[in-house]
This record gives sequence, structure tokens and C-alpha cells, in this order.
Amino acid sequence: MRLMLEVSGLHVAYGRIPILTGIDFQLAEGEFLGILGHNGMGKTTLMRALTGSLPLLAGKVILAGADISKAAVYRRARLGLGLVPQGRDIFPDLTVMANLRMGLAAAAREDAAVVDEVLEEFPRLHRLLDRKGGALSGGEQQLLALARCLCSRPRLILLDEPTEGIQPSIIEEIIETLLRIKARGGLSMILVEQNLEFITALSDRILTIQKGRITGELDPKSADFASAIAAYAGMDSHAAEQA
Ligand SMILES: Nc1ncnc2c1ncn2[C@@H]1O[C@H](COP(=O)(O)OP(=O)(O)OP(=O)(O)O)[C@@H](O)[C@H]1O
Repeated sequence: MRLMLEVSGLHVAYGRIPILTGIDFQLAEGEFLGILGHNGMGKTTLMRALTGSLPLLAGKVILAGADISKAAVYRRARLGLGLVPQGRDIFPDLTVMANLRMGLAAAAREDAAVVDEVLEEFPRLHRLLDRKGGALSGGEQQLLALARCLCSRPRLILLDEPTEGIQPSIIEEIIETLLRIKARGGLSMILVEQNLEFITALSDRILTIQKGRITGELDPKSADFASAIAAYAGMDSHAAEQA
């Protein structure tokens, strides 16, 4: 098994307030790893530490064998680390096509044909290419943010709470799109979520995070998954199976 990401002993603080206090996990090449946690548990902080927008107090981050613990944000992007941030951060005054081209700028090698390739996976965006990003629905913006990230040809995508504030019908479409992309292979993903249906549909493994620490690991294929997730969410296992 080749490792795409190795995170060890990660400590991160905002000023003097410790937020992540010893995070360790590994991700295999091609693996989709879920990170499940309630509000304020440190999920976004972890994503920001991995992309380099927050410095580490201690610990190591190894991406495909390269130590990126101290690397700048742009260098991590060049090495194949892509982020689809919480809130999506698309450019509201640029068209969908111009937003996609911004994704090319983060790529190690700019290749305009990549936009057409990526668009094949996103039929809904095809019809919206001339529309301003700010005039899209939340779900369409999420699809655009994902497509823009794919235009940078990442090896590993960090996807931060993609279902937040999005209608269930588009959540389903995002799941189907990601399952197609996963089936093609060659891409690893870390999905940070609170939505049980989304994280269960896509993850090979799920880590739970509480108060800045990884507290458990769940296997969506295991027989006791429904009861394990129910214990995590504080609900009965029948409700978890419905989720
Ligand atoms: N810029 C900041 N300065 C100080 N504290 C912060 C800052 N950003 C986040 N925090 C605190 O760090 C903790 C972890 O926040 P984080 O955003 O990582 O959580 P999260 O799990 O992503 O939550 P959510 O699901 O609400 O986005 C919270 O207690 C939050 O209040």
C-alpha cells in the first residue's frame, strides 16, 4: 500500500489557544477518508493546517513521500494538494468558465484541455458556463468549487463540509459525481463532514474528531457500523440506518 498522506503529532493553535492537540492518521493512495465531527471540533482547522494556511506548532505532514510540514500554500498546491473550502469561495463576479480557468493557475502544468475533460463530469455546469458564479445556487457553486479544484489536477483533495446549506437533491448529485470520480481512480480525498449520509456513501474509512483529537475509526462496510455511528451521534441505530 502506497501512502498519499502521513500526518503525525499535529499540534495547531490560534494564538495561545490550542485547537489540535496531537492528530495522527494516514491515507492510502486512492483512499477516500471521512472525518466526522460536530461544530467547533477542529475540522476546518485541520484542513487549514494541511494546506499550509495555518502553521504547525508541532508535528509532520508528508504528502506522497515529501515532507511539506513547512511548505508554503502554493508549493503544496503544486505538489498535488487541492482544497475545496467550506463556503466554497468561488469568484462571484467571474463566469463559471473563468472560475474554472482560475483552477488551472494552481496546476503544476497549465493545460487548457483539462477544463473540457473536467466538464465532462459536470453536465449541470456545461449549461451554466457564461453565468456569473454569484448567480448560481449553493449546490451549483459547490459543484463549481469541486470542478475548479479538479482543474488543478490534484492527487489529494480536501473537501470541507460540502453539504453545508445545500438542498438534498444536489447533495445526491454531488455524491454521484464524486463516486464516478472515485471509480476512475488516481485520486485520494479527505471529506470533512457532519452529514452522515454523505460521509457514509463516499468514505472507505471514517475517523471521528472531538476537541482537536481523533477519537475513533469507523468502517462503513462493517456489520456494526449502524450501531457505531449511532453511538457517535447519540441516536438509536435504526435512525442511523435511515440517515
Ligand atoms: N481564527 C480563529 N481564532 C480563534 N479561534 C478560532 C478561529 N477559528 C476557529 N477557532 C476555534 O477553533 C475551534 C475549532 O474550529 P474549527 O472551525 O476548526 O471547527 P470545525 O470542526 O470546522 O467546526 P464547524 O463545523 O463549525 O466549521 C473552535 O472552538 C473555534 O471557535
